[in-house]
Amino acid sequence: MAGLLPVDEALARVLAGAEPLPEEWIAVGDCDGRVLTRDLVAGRSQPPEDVSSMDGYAVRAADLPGRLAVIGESAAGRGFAGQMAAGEAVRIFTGAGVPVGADAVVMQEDAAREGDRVLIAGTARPGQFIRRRGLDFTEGLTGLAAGTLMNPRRLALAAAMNHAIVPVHGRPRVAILSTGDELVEPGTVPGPGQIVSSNALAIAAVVRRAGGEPTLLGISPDRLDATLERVRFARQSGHHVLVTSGGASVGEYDLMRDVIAAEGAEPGFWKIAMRPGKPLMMADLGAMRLLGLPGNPVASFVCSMLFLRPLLLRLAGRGDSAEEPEEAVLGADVPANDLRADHLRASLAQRDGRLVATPFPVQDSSMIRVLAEAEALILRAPHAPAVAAGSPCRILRLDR
Ligand SMILES: Nc1nc2c(c(=O)[nH]1)N[C@H]1C(S)=C(S)[C@@H](COP(=O)(O)OP(=O)(O)OC[C@H]3O[C@@H](n4cnc5c(N)ncnc54)[C@H](O)[C@@H]3O)O[C@H]1N2
Ligand code: MOO
Repeated sequence: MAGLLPVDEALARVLAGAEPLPEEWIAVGDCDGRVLTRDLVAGRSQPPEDVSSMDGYAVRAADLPGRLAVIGESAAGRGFAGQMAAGEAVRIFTGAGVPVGADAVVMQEDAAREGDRVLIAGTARPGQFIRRRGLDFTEGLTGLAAGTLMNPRRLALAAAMNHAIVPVHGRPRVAILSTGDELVEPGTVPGPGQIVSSNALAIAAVVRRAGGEPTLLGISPDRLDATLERVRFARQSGHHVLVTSGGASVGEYDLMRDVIAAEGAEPGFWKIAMRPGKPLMMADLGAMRLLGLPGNPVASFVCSMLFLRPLLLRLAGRGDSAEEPEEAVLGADVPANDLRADHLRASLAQRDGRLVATPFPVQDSSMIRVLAEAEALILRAPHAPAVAAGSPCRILRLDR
């Protein structure tokens, strides 16, 4: 089996020329999972003035203990307009501006209201229960740097800094096509020999998690004209990536190489030294990158994680979140490997402070149930020798 491309080389070709997508401005509420293209600077200070952190009374610490005249009220967004003099207090609420002249806040639990007076029996430390202007952030501060991956917490900060729209890298648009006469959609009644299509839905979920936007193109029969029609639709509708599943191997009905040729392109590669996933192929159809994944469900999923996901992270501007393998120890003996880099589905456990990866006994690339149970892939290099349980190994976690 000469001519199988090493996994690293295949990944390099999949990523070649892929750059973060151009900037677009979107509503701040929609930016979870996006990557900022510019620094976000605070448009205001927070809090915008000294404010109380408690419900109670604004006082002058020097007046305490004492009985003070309550001369007004300061509520959040409706501050006290006047000035506070010696012997005076202002009723105040959490988040409200501290009146001019006050230097501390006393919690209402420590005060006894007596009509228009308040009796405070204890003392107060100057500055007590006051949040200073700009405690959280000051105007002009770079609160979020270009390149930041937004999450719900950072989204809140962007909004608080008063950004209604934010600049982010575009989202990769990914068309997904299942091919195969035998396939039917979930929820239908399969005829004799038919298979419920699951690959495309799994790929779409991988796409979303990597920051992309999937378009499900449905199922194409094993006919060149029908498949080409959908591939052309994906190109014309401006998708950055087309992922196909099935039809990648050498059988009579395996059409993907014909599709690439009919589009006037050449495969950037076909056949990788890996298991599962050997018949993976790639081609550039104009501006759209095609990844032709094998139909076997485990091969399709593993190739999505190893090739599609890094491509999408790169396009979405998340390329620096590189997914390096982790160290673990084997929970079972593993036989010598052949020329294809193996990706063994494994369960994970912590034992004696060590991460233990145990491969499932049956590794057939059709087995979706084992894939669903697996937490990681054990990475086995081509021609790796047999190793015993307890030996070190490298793993890639599957839940990302
Ligand atoms: N003579 C050879 N035969 C095969 C080779 C080879 O090198 N020489 N490679 C094998 C390997 S490795 C793989 S992987 C498969 C990949 O084949 P295809 O990409 O052509 O996939 P299909 O034949 O279309 O389907 C394979 C299998 O997967 C099921 N399938 C397909 N699509 C879906 C879907 N959307 N959801 C769920 N299941 C799906 C399909 O029903 C088949 O059972 O080729 C080997 N053969
Ligand atoms: O990719 Mo195939 O699943 O290696 O069997």
